[in-house]
Amino acid sequence: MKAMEVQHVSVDFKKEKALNDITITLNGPGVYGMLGRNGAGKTTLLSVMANYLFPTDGAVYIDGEPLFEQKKQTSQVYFCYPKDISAETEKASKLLKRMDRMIPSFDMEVAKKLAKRFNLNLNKRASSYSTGMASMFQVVKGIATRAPITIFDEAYAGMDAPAREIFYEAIQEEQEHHPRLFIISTHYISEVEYLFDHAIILHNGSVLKEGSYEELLSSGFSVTGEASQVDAFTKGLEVLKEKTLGGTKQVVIFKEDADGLKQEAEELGFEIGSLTLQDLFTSLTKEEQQDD
Ligand SMILES: Nc1ncnc2c1ncn2[C@@H]1O[C@H](COP(=O)(O)OP(=O)(O)OP(=O)(O)O)[C@@H](O)[C@H]1O
Repeated sequence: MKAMEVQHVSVDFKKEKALNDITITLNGPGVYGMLGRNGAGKTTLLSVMANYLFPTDGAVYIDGEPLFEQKKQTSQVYFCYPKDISAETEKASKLLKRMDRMIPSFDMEVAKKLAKRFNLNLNKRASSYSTGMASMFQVVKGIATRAPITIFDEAYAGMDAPAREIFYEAIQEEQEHHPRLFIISTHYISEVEYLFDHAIILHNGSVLKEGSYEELLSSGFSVTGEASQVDAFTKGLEVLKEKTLGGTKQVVIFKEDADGLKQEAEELGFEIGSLTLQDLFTSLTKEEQQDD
């Protein structure tokens, strides 16, 4: 299965450094969440990974071969992003037929079935689609290409909640029957995090944190209890977030390998809660910003 190595990738836009020495390895099959606040560098990094943008420094390799040198590698990656299709005068079905001819792994039946689930009329001109429908069309193409590495950059743009749910289900079904490497950037972390096997958190053009979903969630937990007791327990620990209501306090603690500490908190009678990726992401990126 495909492995993508991003090695020392930096991207400068004139004076601005959008990416700063990124080194990560993504192993397929699996679903990777690419997370970051606005302007963190997600689209820039995904564009480099898809060979749409040449990095200022560094390189990307697929199974050890440079992405930009090997022409055959280019077709192994499909990049799905909110594309402006307002100038497309052809019917959506015709555009899909063209993809079917050009991309060997493209599966027209999959495209038709997914379009049907979205209630997306393929006999319409693509230019007549609403914003959400245009996103559905992009998602249909991305899923149906069956490219070994499929990248969705904010694919949900404008899609309503039921449509996003259909997209998430389609990813799960594909992983079950045709597993591959999916990379998904999203701001809807809480609704999609259950799909992730791994997550990469970008911040100001650098990797702030990355790891398997379980690893990331095991790096913290929340304790709730009587405020002074919670304060005594969390003294000296890295606190991500706290909330006080009357005499009760809830504190989210960040700690690598938190199992021992969690057990201690349980023994002390605190109510324990698990960390969510959304929690971790919000707390880490908020804290970083305050430090700036
Ligand atoms: N074509 C460009 N020219 C100049 N600067 C750019 C260009 N594209 C991106 N940038 C800058 O690079 C940085 C990263 O942008 P990028 O679009 O990768 O962020 P993002 O994480 O995808 O953000 P968002 O969540 O808002 O889509 C930002 O500071 C942005 O202003």
